[in-house]
Amino acid sequence: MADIIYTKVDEAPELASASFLPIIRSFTKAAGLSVGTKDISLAGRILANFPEYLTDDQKQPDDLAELGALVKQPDANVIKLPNISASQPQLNAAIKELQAQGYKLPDYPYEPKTDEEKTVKAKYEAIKGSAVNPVLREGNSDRRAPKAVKEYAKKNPHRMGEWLPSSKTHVATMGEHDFRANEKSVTIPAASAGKAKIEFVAGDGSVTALKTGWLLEEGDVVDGTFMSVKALNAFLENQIQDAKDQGVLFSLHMKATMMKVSDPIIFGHCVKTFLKDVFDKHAATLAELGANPDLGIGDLEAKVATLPAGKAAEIQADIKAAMADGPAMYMVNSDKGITNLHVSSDVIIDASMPALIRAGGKGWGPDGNEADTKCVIPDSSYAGVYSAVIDFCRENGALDPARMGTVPNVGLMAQKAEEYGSHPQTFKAPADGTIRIVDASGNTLIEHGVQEGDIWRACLTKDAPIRDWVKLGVTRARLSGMPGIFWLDRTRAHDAELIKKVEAYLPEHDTSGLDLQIMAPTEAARYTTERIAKGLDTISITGNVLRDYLTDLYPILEVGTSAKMLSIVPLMNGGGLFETGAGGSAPKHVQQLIEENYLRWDSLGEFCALGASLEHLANAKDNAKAAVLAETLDTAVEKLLDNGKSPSRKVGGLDNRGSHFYIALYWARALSEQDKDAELKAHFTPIAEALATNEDAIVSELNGVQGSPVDLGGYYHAPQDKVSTAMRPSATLNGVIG
Ligand SMILES: NC(=O)C1=CN([C@@H]2O[C@H](COP(=O)(O)OP(=O)(O)OC[C@H]3O[C@@H](n4cnc5c(N)ncnc54)[C@H](OP(=O)(O)O)[C@@H]3O)[C@@H](O)[C@H]2O)C=CC1
Ligand SMILES: O=C(O)CCC(=O)C(=O)O
Ligand SMILES: [Mg+2]
Repeated sequence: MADIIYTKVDEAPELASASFLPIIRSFTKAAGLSVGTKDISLAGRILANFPEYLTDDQKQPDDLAELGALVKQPDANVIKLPNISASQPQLNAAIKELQAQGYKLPDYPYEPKTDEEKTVKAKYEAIKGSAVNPVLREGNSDRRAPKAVKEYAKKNPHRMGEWLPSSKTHVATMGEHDFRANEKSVTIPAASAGKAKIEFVAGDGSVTALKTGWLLEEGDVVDGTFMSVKALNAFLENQIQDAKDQGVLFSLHMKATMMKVSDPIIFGHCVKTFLKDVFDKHAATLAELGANPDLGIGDLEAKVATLPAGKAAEIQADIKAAMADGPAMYMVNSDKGITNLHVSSDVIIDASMPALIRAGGKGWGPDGNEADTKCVIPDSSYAGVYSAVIDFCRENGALDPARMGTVPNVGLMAQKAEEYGSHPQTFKAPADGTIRIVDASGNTLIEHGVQEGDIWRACLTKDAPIRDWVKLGVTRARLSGMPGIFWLDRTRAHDAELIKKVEAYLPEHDTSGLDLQIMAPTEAARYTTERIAKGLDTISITGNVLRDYLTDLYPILEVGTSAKMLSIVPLMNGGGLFETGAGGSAPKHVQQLIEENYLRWDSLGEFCALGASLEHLANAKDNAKAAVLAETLDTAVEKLLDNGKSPSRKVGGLDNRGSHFYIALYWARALSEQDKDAELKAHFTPIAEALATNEDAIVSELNGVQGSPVDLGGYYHAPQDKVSTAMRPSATLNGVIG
């Protein structure tokens, strides 16, 4: 096995890899280290799952399964770039592209009838949404802004929108009849351990098993809860009306990718409520078309366009009228008319809410102008965190990146902890009745009365990950000297169980002199935000959802983007998983590259992850050369930041490829200047010289291609040679690196 595994992903980070990976390979090879790759891209995962539809030379191994096994081994060292967590429309588009390339894959069967179709659907379901992270994250999460990045941001603060006391921007949440309100939680006693089941009991007493063989072990925390769709729809109706009355934009913030079962349904209710008149008036036609509101307005428009012209025009006019009649909508792309409700994966809460807060509480409206916005976050479990930060900014003005403190996160995430592992236990109630969790001995652990359509789910948080998370929290507090806050709410069912464990496990560690507190999320957000405004640092020690939210929220406010974060997953069995940044795969960056051959993706996250991976390798395998590579890369990153060689946003500047040239130059130079390893010094001295001498030529070769469109030959599965040609346009650089 290779010393380090680098992942092949999608979109912007994959384009960046085509340029950066050859540099990594060239540098590590000199130290006798090998870097392998594993394909976890959406297209790769589709191909790996359907060998029976492919010719022999089209087949590819199931790299995700291999990686999933690897992360449980002590010698795992994986650099994981962000991959697409596909929504249904993205999955469909990827299948279509692969079919057009000659892969005879089946379509996604919405209503499977035969056994074959049922198998196909089940396979595609497993590929959809956040299907990679839960498999690889066999450890908890340690995310923070590297010191050099934070210092750089303080010296070169990014632009922050102005927050005015008159801002009408606010969060709207249900607060009752939602997941937070209905939650029940138990810690599994020895007597309940074993294979549990989840059952639906109908009004007539008949019992249907929704899930069987669900293994619960002593000490695990199990929650059950549901969202009432009747209450949800009433809430959405009120909020749509209220946005109109207040004259603010209407926006909905969900995590339909990671919460791939529950959140598309909530999204669909919002689509249907917003276009209520259309769905009522054209119910029969839309049903015949197979229009599914969960797929968004984009899919609806595409389906309507297939109707005979007269009928299509009528419905299109009604959609337009319904949109005009409602409040102005928060837009994904106002030039192209893409609304918040077009595709459920376009507005993802962890990135969308911080971007809005960074912009002074403004969203983009249909007229292309910024405006105050109502942010609808139906479930109230975590909505208060955003309210607290918004209230703080309204009262105190925008935070100042030149002076603010930092908020690293220690996140409970191992073994599919909490909500993000709940998909296999999420169900739409088939009718009015009861849904219950029954333990191995037949005792009911949790039950809820539900109405048809209600969204019921159960989450599982294993004991060992909780214990490891508490330990990681203490370790980070000790190493950083910062106070640590456990964001847990004594009045919430799940959190109350977790608090018992935190209080039991903390005494296992030396916490003398540490400031560790437990606070409910809304209170913790207020406290932490007040502290950063004063330049003070605070570790957030949180569950899985808040880990996701906060590792975008604070970095986006502090350093402009979460792409610059160091994101380490110390694997529970001793290996290391090094994620890059916290943000995603930035689809709009690909658009820019295709249109004007300019990639503004910043690979700082990859640089940091590579440094951490090399450092881990140095320690785990006692490899001195890896240690030298890690130290010198660190120096190179500092230099890159100091000299302003990160990608800029627009054509004419240095882009992603240019920044890779500079990291190579500074890394080679640092290696040539160190004296710990004579071999590396000798090897890299002429390389540093060649790169320095040819700086002007290389930069002009790299920048010379900018400005005109580029054909990648595919979006989800672009041919490697085309991507490589596009991403490595400097023959001079390729010569030196090669
Ligand atoms: N760990 C993972 O595998 C993750 C995967 N995803 C997936 O990524 C996709 C897009 O998600 P989305 O929520 O839009 O989030 P993104 O982080 O992709 O996009 C939000 C914005 O963040 C900025 N950004 C992110 N990364 C970089 C970078 N390296 N360099 C420069 N700017 C960056 C860009 O802002 P600007 O244009 O203002 O510069 C970008 O438009 C989805 O498919 C999602 O599921 C998302 C999160 C994590
Ligand atoms: O797995 C995903 O879909 C997204 C993950 C994510 O946003 C995160 O971990 O920060
Ligand atoms: Mg995230």
